[in-house]
This record gives sequence, structure tokens and C-alpha cells, in this order.
Amino acid sequence: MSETSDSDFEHGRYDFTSVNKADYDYVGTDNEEDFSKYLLDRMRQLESRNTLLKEQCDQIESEKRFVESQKLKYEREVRRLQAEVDRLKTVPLVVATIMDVISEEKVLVRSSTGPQFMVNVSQYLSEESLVPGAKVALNQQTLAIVEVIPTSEDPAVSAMEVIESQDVDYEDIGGLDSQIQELIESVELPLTKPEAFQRIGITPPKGVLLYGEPGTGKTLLAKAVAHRTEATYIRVVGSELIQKYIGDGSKLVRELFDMARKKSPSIIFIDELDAIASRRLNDTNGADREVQRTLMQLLAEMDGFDNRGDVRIIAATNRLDVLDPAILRPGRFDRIVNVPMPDEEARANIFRIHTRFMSVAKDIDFKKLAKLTEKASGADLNAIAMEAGMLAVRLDKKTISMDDFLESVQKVMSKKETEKEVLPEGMFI
Ligand SMILES: Nc1ncnc2c1ncn2[C@@H]1O[C@H](COP(=O)(O)OP(=O)(O)OP(=O)(O)O)[C@@H](O)[C@H]1O
Repeated sequence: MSETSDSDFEHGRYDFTSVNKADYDYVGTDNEEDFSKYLLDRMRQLESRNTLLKEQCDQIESEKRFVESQKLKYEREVRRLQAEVDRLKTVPLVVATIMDVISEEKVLVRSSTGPQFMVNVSQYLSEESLVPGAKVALNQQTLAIVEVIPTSEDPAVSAMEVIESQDVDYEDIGGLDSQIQELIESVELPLTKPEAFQRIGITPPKGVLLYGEPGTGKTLLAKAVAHRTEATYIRVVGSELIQKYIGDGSKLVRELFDMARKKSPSIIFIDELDAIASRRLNDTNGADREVQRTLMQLLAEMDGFDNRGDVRIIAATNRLDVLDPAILRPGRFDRIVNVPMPDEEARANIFRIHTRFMSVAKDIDFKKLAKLTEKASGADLNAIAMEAGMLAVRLDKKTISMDDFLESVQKVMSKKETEKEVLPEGMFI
């Protein structure tokens, strides 16, 4: 009988198909019983070897699967690194802003270095993303648009101030009684009593335009009406629509009206209307065309707007003289309200309003303060009251004295004078 060592099994050297010649010697001999025993032993041995080999095979299989998955992982890593190397080796892209979309394939852009180009568009870019104002990347050689750069902030969110409820009321406004009355009739009543207008058969004005020098209370008036009507107050600033998001103004105007409808009853307050509604001087310039497009969108929104609805529009400007007459036509801003600088009586009232919650001495002569502040706006008077309060705090006093007010008047009014001197004619502070 040949000897087979354990290591033969382990190393696969054992030939399972062959039978040792010596094994035949048992057949037909007395040793047959021994031979059967031997075969049984051998079979058990082989079975146990078989189980062991199966286990080893399973283990090798699982190792193989592991190695294969590692291989795939490293292949992926190599591909990623290769792509990164390729990306770093490619020529840089030029950043540009879309000025105008001429057709599906042609777009007018202004590159970040200044010049404007008419460029082609990659067919893989979605048409909706190609809108005036969008930032794009151009191939350096062909200048074709290859990518639309996502905006880091939503212009609609940052350009609009939306306040669900206001805390300013008519009592917080000094000296503008007739202006308040105008707003009650043209904004408050259409929102609170629309049926009264229907009954009488008149349509309320679509838009109210407040004009006057800075700091005279135009914003305050709009906020107070929003408060009275419990309407959502949505404010946009004309110059921000244009300066920050060139090309996006018209989209923003559309979004503004959509939001106003969604949040109705609402009051849209457009501050610095002149920035988007000035008479155009130069049509050829891209920025001017943008302003025009924004204005066109505003007019379209106003024209398609139901004046009996629960969205009202108030706009404000310091420069009524530069407005495009189109904006003042009937059916648009057809109620024009002057918000003047406060007269003496109004100034005294505004002082009283702004010192209501301050700890002031009993002998404060508001009439005298009003006389001393002839050219002051409501905002200046507020600044005077605040400054007087600061003086009292600095001196650790319990109440604000008349002297504190006089010192503050002197300080704020002389500052105003010097600022006015350095400003070009026609510009307000
Ligand atoms: N008539 C007023 N009564 C009481 N406070 C006033 C009045 N006018 C202005 N103020 C004060 O001045 C601040 C600025 O006023 P407001 O923002 O309403 O001016 P504005 O006319 O909208 O100015 P701008 O044209 O610069 O936007 C107000 O928050 C308020 O404190």
C-alpha cells in the first residue's frame, strides 16, 4: 500500500483516480476484511479531505471576489484621477453674462473682461437655463457656451423684502394726514371694502406713486397701509433689480407679482421706481436695454392686473421729473401723491412721535425744536431724537434734557449742511 501524506492532499498532488497496485493484493485473500476496513477508513479520510478542500475553495472564492471588487474600486479611482488630471490640463473657461437670447443657438454675452460676443450654445444645455442675466462659461477658443454657472443665491429671495405683518401705524407718521387719506382711499379701502367700490361702480386706482425727497416718510406710509389692511408687505428696490442682477430684472418683476398673488392680500412697494422707469437716454447700451426690459415687464404685469383684486401697488421716487410718461398713464400709476418735507407743525409732531417712548424732561419745547430744524426731513428729526438720547446715555442721565436736544439739532443739521455742499446739484442725501 502506498503512503499518501497529508501534505499531498493539501498541495493537490494526490491522484484520486489511480488505485495503488498493492491495494489489489487484498482481493481474494484472507485480508479482504482488512481491505474493506482500509477502504472505509480511506473513504472517510477522503471525505474529510473533500470537506476541507471545499472550505478552502469557498475561502479562495470569497478572496477572489474581494480582490475583484478591490480591482473595480481601484479602476474607478484611476478613472477619477485621470479625469481630474484631464480637467486640470484643459484650458480655462471664460466667464460671461448672458445679455440677450437671440435664438436657440445664438446668444449675446458679455464676457467678464468686458467685450460682448455673439456665441453658439452647446445643444446639451437646457433652454430654460439660458436667460438674460445667467452666468455662463465659454470655451476659450470658440467662445461657445459650454456650461451655465449655477447662481449661489436666489435673486428673488435676496432682492425682495417680504414682511407678513407690519408694526407701523398711521399714528407713527407725523404731518402727512392728506397723504394718509389718499392711501386710505386708493389702497386701504379697495382691500378692506372692495364691495363698496363695486356698489358705487368705480374702479380703484391700480397703482399709487409717492414722490418726494428722501426720508420724508414714503416707506413709512406704505408700511402703515400694509399694517392697517393686514396685507403682506413686499418691498423691492428699483436700483437693486438693475444693479445686482443685470438681466434678471424682468424675471424678478414676474416673480414679484407671482409672489404678491400667492401671498395676497398684499401690497407691493417698489422703492426707487426711477431706477427702472426713467426716460431712456441711450438705447444701444446693453444695460439700458435691460432697464427697458424690466420696465416693460412691470408695465405688462400692471396692465394684466385686475384693479379690484387684493394686490395693490405703491411705488416711491425722489425723481418724478425723470420718469418715463408710460408709467404714469391711466391704468398704471394713476394716483400720484406728493410727500413733502415736513412743515413746522409736522416737525413738532414728528419729534413728539419719535420721543414717545424715550425718557424726556418735562420742559422739552418741541415747537422751538421744530423752528430750529427748518430743512430737516422726518428721517433727520428721527436722527436728532436718537442723538439726543445717546448724549443723555453718554452723560449717564436719567432723562433727556432740552440742552441735549439743542446740541443734537446743532450736530445733525450742520452735518446735513456739509453733506449737501459736497453733493452734486440735483442729488439728495
Ligand atoms: N412723516 C414722518 N413721520 C415720522 N417719522 C418719519 C416721517 N418721515 C420719515 N420719518 C422717519 O424717517 C425714517 C425714514 O423714512 P422713510 O424710509 O419712510 O423715508 P422715504 O421717504 O421712504 O425715504 P427714501 O426716499 O430715502 O426711501 C422712518 O423710519 C422714520 O423714522
